[in-house]
Amino acid sequence: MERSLTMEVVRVTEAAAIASAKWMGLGLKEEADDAATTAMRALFDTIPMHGTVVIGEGEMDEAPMLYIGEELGLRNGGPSVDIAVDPLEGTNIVAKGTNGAITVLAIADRGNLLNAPDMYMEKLAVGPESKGLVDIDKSVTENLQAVAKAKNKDISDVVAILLDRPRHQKIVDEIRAAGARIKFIQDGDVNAAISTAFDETGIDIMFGTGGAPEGVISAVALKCLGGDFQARLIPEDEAQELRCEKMGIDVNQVLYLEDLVKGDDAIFAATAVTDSELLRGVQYKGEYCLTHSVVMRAKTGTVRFIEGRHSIEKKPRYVK
Ligand SMILES: O=P(O)(O)OC[C@H]1O[C@](O)(COP(=O)(O)O)[C@@H](O)[C@@H]1O
Repeated sequence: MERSLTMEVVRVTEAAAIASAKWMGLGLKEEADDAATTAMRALFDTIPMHGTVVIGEGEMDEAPMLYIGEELGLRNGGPSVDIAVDPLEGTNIVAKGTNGAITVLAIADRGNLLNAPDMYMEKLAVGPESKGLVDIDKSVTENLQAVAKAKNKDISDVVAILLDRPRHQKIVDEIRAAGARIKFIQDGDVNAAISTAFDETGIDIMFGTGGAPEGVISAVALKCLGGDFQARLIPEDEAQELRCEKMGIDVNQVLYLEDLVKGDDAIFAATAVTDSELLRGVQYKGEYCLTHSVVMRAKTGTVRFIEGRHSIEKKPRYVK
């Protein structure tokens, strides 16, 4: 992939964030998601590449755009890439006006992203210091101890982040018994996974089960950041089990970083819609609006934080 794609794709997440932020706090999650999807699609088609959506809004018959298999980009030359999108990660967050919603995408050379089906995935994410020391097959306590040792802190200072869901009660009990701390989130486990790799967030490890598509996107980010992400698909019925089988995935198999995103050429971009530990959300300032994004590339390990100031007068059509 060409390095210029790194800067191109951040325009896509910026546009999606600007569009969906218009719906912040209005209680309308579908509308916020549609706005992000429409803007993302329009901007993708300005980029000199030939992309195919491998993780998107659903199959063609259930999603009008950014569906799996949709082709994007100018398609007149340029690299052939796999695209994973979550136009609005945290639809409820935007509807409720709370923290942690992002617009997010990942791209990689064709064939390099796991085409994860829309089912649950058990996830474990850590930053670079703990890479190689945690193991999804080990107990929660052992992983917390490993992170404490890697970061040279007491286990009582280790902060785990996880979705606030009844299905996580066993993990919660074990974290409490180990004496570590929990930061619960209502939604948005891509943002949570990334936060483990940035010291300033104060978050050390992410546990729990969330969406598999979000897991692949998180894995790209952790690969760029030198962290680790391990996972396991959790099919809920026979149809989902069959889907895993068709993909050649044994449901007991651990999916390591290299299984989720192959090779070292992958790019991740996210723009905050609402505030989070890492990025400030979109702010409308009358004549202009501000965006805050992070974009990173696995091949070089470069991580860029980008503040955008977008004129509303000279606005691209997605600001309307
Ligand atoms: O709400 P569930 O079923 O526990 O699913 C968890 C998944 O939903 C999210 O919280 C938000 O997803 P949406 O943006 O599609 O609403 C993800 O971050 C997470 O992976």
